[in-house]
Amino acid sequence: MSTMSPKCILIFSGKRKCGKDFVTDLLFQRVGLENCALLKLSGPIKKKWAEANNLDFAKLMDSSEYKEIYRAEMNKYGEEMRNKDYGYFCRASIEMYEAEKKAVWIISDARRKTDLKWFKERYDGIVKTIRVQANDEVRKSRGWTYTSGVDDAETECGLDTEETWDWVIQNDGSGTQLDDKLNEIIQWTQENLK
Ligand SMILES: Nc1ncnc2c1ncn2[C@@H]1O[C@H](COP(=O)(O)OP(=O)(O)OP(=O)(O)O)[C@@H](O)[C@H]1O
Repeated sequence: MSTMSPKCILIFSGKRKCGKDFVTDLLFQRVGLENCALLKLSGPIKKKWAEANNLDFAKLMDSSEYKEIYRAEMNKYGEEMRNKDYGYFCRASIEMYEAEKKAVWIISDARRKTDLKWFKERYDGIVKTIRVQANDEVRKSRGWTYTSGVDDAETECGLDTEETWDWVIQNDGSGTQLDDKLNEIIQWTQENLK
């Protein structure tokens, strides 16, 4: 398939164990794999880290405990690179996930205001931002424990003061809120694809 310009870009953010991967995986399946690329800005960070340290890349990418051992160091590397060039991982993830073959891009893990800025600057008018939230008790039940140096770092808190989310999803695992919001997002996406 040839390359194309994206028609919708959906950027997700949220704290550890709020369910970013769960929510974006659902959306990815519902929008349809043929239309959609699911990008993780952490993908190129983890790939490089796995290669340099002989680690299991797939295990760094899943929701297991494995990545927690390396999280602080990976975050440090990610922050250093972003400070030099805030678009570095945005460009690297577009390439890594071959996003230019697809019309809809879902980015599951924005962490900084500059992650949003980079996409908004380049793809004006087709970017929507979504914050996923879960209360701390629910996050704990999913395996989260507060870790100093991780939970108080820029990677976790950089978007706490962002106020202009297009959607906020409360993903506490109950009720129909998640489905309702996903349906609104899918509706916007389908309108842009026409
Ligand atoms: N609405 C939900 N219903 C059931 N299980 C959920 C829901 N949301 C998340 N989970 C589960 O909670 C766990 C953590 O979710 P997930 O990996 O998506 O979080 P995350 O925000 O991506 O975490 P991290 O920042 O650590 O990557 C997973 O096992 C996932 O399946």
